[in-house]
Amino acid sequence: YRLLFTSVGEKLPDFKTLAGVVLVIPVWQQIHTKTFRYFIKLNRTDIVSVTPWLAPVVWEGTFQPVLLDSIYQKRNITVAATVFAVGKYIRFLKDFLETAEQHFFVGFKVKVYVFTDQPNEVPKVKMAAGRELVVRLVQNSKRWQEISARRMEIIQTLIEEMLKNDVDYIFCLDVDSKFHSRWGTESLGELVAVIHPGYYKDDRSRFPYERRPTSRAYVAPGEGDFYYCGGAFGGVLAEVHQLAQTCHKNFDDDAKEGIEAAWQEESHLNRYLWLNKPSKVLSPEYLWQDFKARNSEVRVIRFSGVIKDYNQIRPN
Ligand SMILES: CC(=O)N[C@H]1[C@@H](OP(=O)(O)OP(=O)(O)OC[C@H]2O[C@@H](n3ccc(=O)[nH]c3=O)[C@H](O)[C@@H]2O)O[C@H](CO)[C@H](O)[C@@H]1O
Ligand SMILES: [Mn+2]
Repeated sequence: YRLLFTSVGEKLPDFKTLAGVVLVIPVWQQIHTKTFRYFIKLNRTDIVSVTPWLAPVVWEGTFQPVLLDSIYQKRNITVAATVFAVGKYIRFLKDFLETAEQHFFVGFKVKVYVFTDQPNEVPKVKMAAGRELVVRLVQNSKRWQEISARRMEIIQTLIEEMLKNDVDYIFCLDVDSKFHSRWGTESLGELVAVIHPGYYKDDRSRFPYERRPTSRAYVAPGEGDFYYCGGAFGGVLAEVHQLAQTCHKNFDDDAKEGIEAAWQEESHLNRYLWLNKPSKVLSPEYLWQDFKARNSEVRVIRFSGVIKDYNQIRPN
């Protein structure tokens, strides 16, 4: 027999080289203090795991999932997710919902709000106990930009309605994506945004912010922290409500002056998050893109946009 002590974050030896049966016994309780100190030392150095305003940047290896889950289990939280499946985007819904069952807040109370113009086409996905699917009708539109941007207004209204019931956190997600790995309590915070996988290594001068000062989404040269995704953001209801309301209003006020920001509500989101710093930032593990080759610092892909033929699925 060989007795082996290892610490959190330390790689276990290749078991194939050890003869006999291997038993892995967690001894977290007994060696907590020692492990914790060690964990800090062993924390990842190949990525930035905290922002200059001291918000965590969540990467695999920077958190303890079991520990985090136990904290939030005690609080008996409910997490809502919104997803829009309008027009031909309804085809993405089945995979989205099925993979969410496997990876999104497993073991917690979850309410998925589906907004669609075709309620009868919503796939019947089996939901685990404590998880619920709510289908809401929305109008289609001739322009994909409008479908995408109008989400902010609908999210705003939904939150106003939800404040009366027991939802604690909300995430607003793109439908043309799938979960591949855990997305759980490590992502919870007051205001949460995801770093766009296309720009996380770039200097901010290259970020595709709205650059026309006449737009309310304008970000000046030399401003901006990260380029965040429009396809995933969240937080507590009050914070996400403030964000959705502001982005919706600024988008509409721009429209009245004949301006549409470069990336619609994503541009407004980026402006908002420059002025209102997120309390937690999620790494591109939380919204990768299937067409992108995986980089070595991305140890886990949790949620990723599928490859799609824009001409096939968009109305314009
Ligand atoms: C991964 C990511 O960050 N994606 C963002 C990006 O482009 P994307 O190319 O990912 O945008 P997209 O075509 O996926 O549209 C965004 C979302 O709007 C919904 N939809 C859109 C068109 C349609 O006909 N039916 C429909 O239901 C659907 O939920 C879709 O996921 O920039 C957009 C700017 O406008 C949005 O900010 C997206 O969130
Ligand atoms: Mn998308």
